Formats: sequence, C-alpha cells, structure tokens
Amino acid sequence: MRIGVVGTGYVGSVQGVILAEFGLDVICMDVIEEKIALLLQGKVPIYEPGLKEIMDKNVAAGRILFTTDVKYTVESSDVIFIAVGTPPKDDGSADLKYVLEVAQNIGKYINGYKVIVNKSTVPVGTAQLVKETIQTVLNERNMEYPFDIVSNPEFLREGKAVGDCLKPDRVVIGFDSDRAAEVMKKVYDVLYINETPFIFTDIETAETIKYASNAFLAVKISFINEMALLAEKVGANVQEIARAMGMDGRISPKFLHAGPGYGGSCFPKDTKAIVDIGRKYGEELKVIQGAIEANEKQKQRMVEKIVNRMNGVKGKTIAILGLSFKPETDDMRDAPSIDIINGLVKNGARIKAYCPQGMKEAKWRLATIEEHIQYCENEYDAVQNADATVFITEWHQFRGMSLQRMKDIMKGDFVFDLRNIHVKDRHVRTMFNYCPLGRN
Ligand SMILES: NC(=O)C1=CN([C@@H]2O[C@H](COP(=O)(O)OP(=O)(O)OC[C@H]3O[C@@H](n4cnc5c(N)ncnc54)[C@H](O)[C@@H]3O)[C@@H](O)[C@H]2O)C=CC1
Ligand SMILES: O=C(O)[C@H]1O[C@H](OP(=O)(O)OP(=O)(O)OC[C@H]2O[C@@H](n3ccc(=O)[nH]c3=O)[C@H](O)[C@@H]2O)[C@H](O)[C@@H](O)[C@@H]1O
Repeated sequence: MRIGVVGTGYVGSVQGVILAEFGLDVICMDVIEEKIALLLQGKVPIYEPGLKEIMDKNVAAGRILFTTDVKYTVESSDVIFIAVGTPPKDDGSADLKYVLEVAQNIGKYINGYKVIVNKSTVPVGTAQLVKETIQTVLNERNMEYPFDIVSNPEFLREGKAVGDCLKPDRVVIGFDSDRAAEVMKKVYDVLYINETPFIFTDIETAETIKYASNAFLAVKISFINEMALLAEKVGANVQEIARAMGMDGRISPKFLHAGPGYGGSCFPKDTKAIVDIGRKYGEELKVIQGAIEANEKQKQRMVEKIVNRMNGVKGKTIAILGLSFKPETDDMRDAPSIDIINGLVKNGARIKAYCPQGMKEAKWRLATIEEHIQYCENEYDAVQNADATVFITEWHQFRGMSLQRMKDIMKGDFVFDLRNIHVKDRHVRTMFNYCPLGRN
C-alpha cells in the first residue's frame, strides 16, 4: 500500500516519516520547492528532536521520497493524507483554501479507488466539502472513480512529535464506509496490533473531537493562569494549588502549569475556530470564549507586572530569555513573547533577546520594532548590562543558568520568572529582586 502525504509542514513531515517507519511506502509532497529541496538533501525544514534520525533511516531504506509533483503523488497513492495548513481568517474561522486546493488536485488526478484522509484540523462539514469538491472535478472530467473520505485528526505536540506519533494516546478515525475503515486499520496496523486505543466513529464526531480536545486544554491553562493572578493578589501559591488540584485523578496535574499565556500554531487558532463554528450553528461557546479572553489578558498582565514592579521601563534594558511559544521548537506562531515584547517596547523599554531556536523567525515577526531589539549570542550575552531579566519560555538551558554569573553581569537586579523555573533556588530571592508567577 502506498501513502501520499500532501503538505510537508509540521504534521505532514512527521506523519510521513512515521508511516515509513511503520513499514509503508510514503510519498511526501509540498508546493514549496525549497522545502522539498531541503528534504531531498536530507535536511529537515523544522526543528523537531529525533525526526532527522528516523527520516534518514527510512530514506536509506527507500521507503520515503519527496516531491513537488502532485499528479504523481495522487496517481501513485492508495491513501492520500491531507496535511496542509488551516490558518485563521480575520473572523477567527478556519481558512480551508489549502485543503480545497488539494481536493481539486485529487479530483484532477484520481485514477482509481483512493482513501482521502483529512489530517488537518478542520471544522465540521469539511469532509463533505472535500467530497463535493473532488466529485465536481470528476464530473467536469466526465470520469467516475470511487473514493472515500476519512477524518483522522492529529494530536501530536511540537517538540515531542516523534514520540506522540510512535505511541499516540489514541487514534481517532471518522468514517462512513467500511471499506475505508479496513484500509485505515491496515495503515495503522503497527499501532492497531499494539493495542493503541482506536476510536472508530462518524466523521462529524471525529472532526469535533480535535477542536474539543485543544479547546479543553486551552481552558485548563487559562483556568490555572487566572488562579495565578488571583494567588498573587491574595498571597497564595499557584504551584501548590495546581499540585493539590492535580492529585485529584478527575483533574490530573497535566496542563496545570501557570505561565504567560498559551501560544503556538494551534490553541489560539483552534479555540477561535470552534467558537466560530458554535456561532454559525447558533450556539455561543462561552467557556471557550472566556479562555480566549483570559489568555489575552494574561499576556497583558505580564507586561503590567514588569512595568509596575520596575516603576516604569522607559529607557531600561530588559533581557528576554525564550522567544518560541514553548521549548524544543523554533515555532514563533502566536508566541506570548511577541505580545510581551511589543508591550514592553510600547512602554519605552529596549530589549535584548535570546532563544535557542526561535530567533530566526522572531526577527521577521518583530520586524516592525526591530530597532528596539538586540538579538544576542546566548543567554549570558542577553542578560549582560540588563536592568531586568524575563524568563518567558522554559528551555532546559535556562534552568541550568548560573545565577551568580547572571548577577555579576546584570546592571539591575529584577528577575521576572514567568515559568517559575528558578523558584526553588535557595538564593534566588536574596540575590535578585525576584518575581515569580502566582506565588511569593
Ligand atoms: N503543528 C502542529 O503541532 C499540529 C498541527 N495540526 C494541524 O495540522 C494542519 C497542518 O499544520 P502544520 O503542519 O503545522 O502546518 P504548516 O503550515 O507547518 O505546513 C503546511 C504545509 O502545507 C503546504 N501546502 C499548502 N498548500 C498545499 C497544497 N495545495 N499542496 C501541497 N502542499 C501544500 C505548505 O506549503 C506547508 O508546507 C493544520 O490544520 C493544523 O491545525 C494538528 C496537530 C498538531
Ligand atoms: O493541535 C495541535 O497543533 C496541537 O496543539 C497542542 O500542542 P502544541 O501546540 O505543540 O503545544 P503544547 O505543549 O500543548 O503547548 C501549547 C501552549 O500551552 C502552554 N502551556 C502548556 C501546558 C501548561 O501546563 N501550561 C502552558 O502554559 C505552552 O507553553 C504553549 O504555549 C496540543 O497539546 C496537541 O495535542 C495538539 O495536537
């Protein structure tokens, strides 16, 4: 069985490589020639720990190839995964133009029975739209080929994508044809026989499961972030609150870490998209809307916290450590660092920034305020002569920083630890004007 993966971004490249690792023949296709050229040279266009090793192994075994040729991909695949982006439009709804572009191409080149698998995160009803699009093109071609659509949402986390795909918590398959369900069992044979939980359900439920899962996690984070703000006001400790809450098996300790707000390519866009779906169906999703608003508030509160504690930041130099939306990724999409840096610059601060992976993308995302930002070689270079240091992303190397060295080279003594990574250090409070999040 041959698999075509259309879209070689985060999800497509990981999915393609893992399916090859499962022993399938895979063609990875993308419209961006530079991306495919990199892959053909054995380079991975994203920063994802562990991916290159598995990719190299499967390229060498001849199980995976890369192309920009959509005709070849469609014609020679039995199963076609759609893994293109579904970015937000201005009104928050998911933009389906890339998904429907792929559907058009499938209609154009389909030459026999195919299972079309939607991996992209899409609103309810998209499978039907993809089906209609393919059928319309087939009608224009005056051709008749059988095909089925399956919804198979992806739950991988960036930075942990390889492990998440090799050992998923669950695999969701939305289907409306037994033939397609049997094909999907074969695609995921390795997981199926290893007792990974499979949810076989209807397509609408599968499409909704994805948004519901991301929205629930976003709600959980916004909830604990609000507890952090409250804890600061009432003199409580948010980490103790989260620990005690998490001991209740019904709550669980995961995704209860307070921080400067959730970011990334998915929580911000998917929460807005599901609220938009609710609106279209006449149902106001107030809990999720609340989480979105709390997340915006959280980022602004971080700016206020810094500005107020420092008695204004005009003319002051602030070191920002960690730009990517979370550790182990170079992804800057909707990273809280962007709003926080913009807020500080608006208040007159100069920024010295360092991130192990996010700087390249940060430079163009923050291009409009570039004259206020100096990008640094490493974490110590960033804190040198700074009036304050702000930890935004909990990269491992920031946890291991020498606080003494930091103190020696900083000009001021403010440390805003928005991830509480140094909170347990016995000396941090005596060495610095230390401001953790949601606790003393
Ligand atoms: N990034 C993540 O961690 C996760 C993303 N998702 C979902 O998966 C989908 C893809 O996300 P990412 O991989 O992050 O997106 P991405 O933006 O990294 O990659 C999308 C790729 O699709 C390509 N593309 C666009 N139109 C194309 C076409 N007509 N033919 C071939 N290739 C085309 C683009 O060139 C790009 O390389 C989205 O719906 C996202 O919500 C789901 C789970 C995790
Ligand atoms: O649909 C998607 O794209 C993916 O979105 C998230 O994965 P990801 O965005 O890679 O990252 P997470 O680890 O979930 O973190 C998201 C944001 O929440 C923040 N977060 C997470 C956990 C927590 O306790 N506190 C917290 O502030 C992180 O710092 C980060 O900004 C989901 O975890 C994946 O299951 C899903 O597949």
